[in-house]
Amino acid sequence: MSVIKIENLTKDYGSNKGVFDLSFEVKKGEVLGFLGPNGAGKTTTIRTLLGFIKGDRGSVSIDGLDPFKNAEEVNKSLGYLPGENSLMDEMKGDDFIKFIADMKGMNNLDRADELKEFFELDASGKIKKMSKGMKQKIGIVCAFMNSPDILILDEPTSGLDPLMQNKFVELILKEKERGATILMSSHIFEEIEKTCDRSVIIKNGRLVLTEDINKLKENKNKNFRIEFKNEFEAKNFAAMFMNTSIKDKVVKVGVKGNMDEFIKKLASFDVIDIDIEQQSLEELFMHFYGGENND
Ligand SMILES: Nc1ncnc2c1ncn2[C@@H]1O[C@H](COP(=O)(O)OP(=O)(O)OP(=O)(O)O)[C@@H](O)[C@H]1O
Repeated sequence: MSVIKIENLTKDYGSNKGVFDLSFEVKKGEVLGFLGPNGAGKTTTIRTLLGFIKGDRGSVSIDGLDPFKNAEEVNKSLGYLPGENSLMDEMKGDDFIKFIADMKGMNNLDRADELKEFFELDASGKIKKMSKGMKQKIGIVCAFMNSPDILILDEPTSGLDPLMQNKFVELILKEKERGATILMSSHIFEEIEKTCDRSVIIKNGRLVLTEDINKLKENKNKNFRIEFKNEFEAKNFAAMFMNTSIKDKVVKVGVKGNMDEFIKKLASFDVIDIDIEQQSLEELFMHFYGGENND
């Protein structure tokens, strides 16, 4: 069952900017990574989903409701973290969290306290004196504190240091276990790889690829650098595979998918040393992200 649905959405800002005929969905309990280079149309899509702007054509729905017509109702079941977190600067962090909690009709702030502790956030000071990372943490607390069924997160780890980015991954995995449905835009491939079931890539406002993360992982090349006992062994081994390069006793070979055959063949040789380098998801995605040639 799809919880978030985008069908043939077009929001045309002119000069080929915006979102064009975009369709994808997020199923119940799924974590979907929404990727694309700067200006691809991620925030535009997300703002349409929140009912902040209306598409020119097509439709979006959350739990079967049109967010533009039912903004208040949709926002109740939703946790939203905006890309540009505009908090009320003059307020203290804790007062702001309380203010949002009141708006959500919450009277128990235990989960907010847990989240503050988890992200090592002291929100007692004025927001205007806080760093970008602290403000982002406040945004995260506000989005997650009522354990919503649906979370829409626009670049959630922007401004967080690597340690906190890892904590965020932990949080998403826990929320996924809880059964939350999550749409998350990100530029951090590792974060997508660790948390998402599927990814949707857009570019210039148009869908480029929808792919299962596990399938993407299977398609990754593993590059082996193997040093053999002597040149003779190296040559014999290299002759068994495509995509090899050989220098003295060292063979470099890229292997995709099933490792079994490769390992069994290698086992009959005298191996001195072996290094394995895994192609990153980023390298895979760069093909879609990259320059004009990939259009
Ligand atoms: N209100 C607007 N009026 C005109 N053009 C706009 C408006 N909002 C966005 N755009 C343009 O539409 C395109 C898509 O913008 P959007 O913010 O959705 O991209 P994004 O994928 O979120 O990018 P980023 O990763 O940089 O945040 C951009 O070229 C942007 O300049």
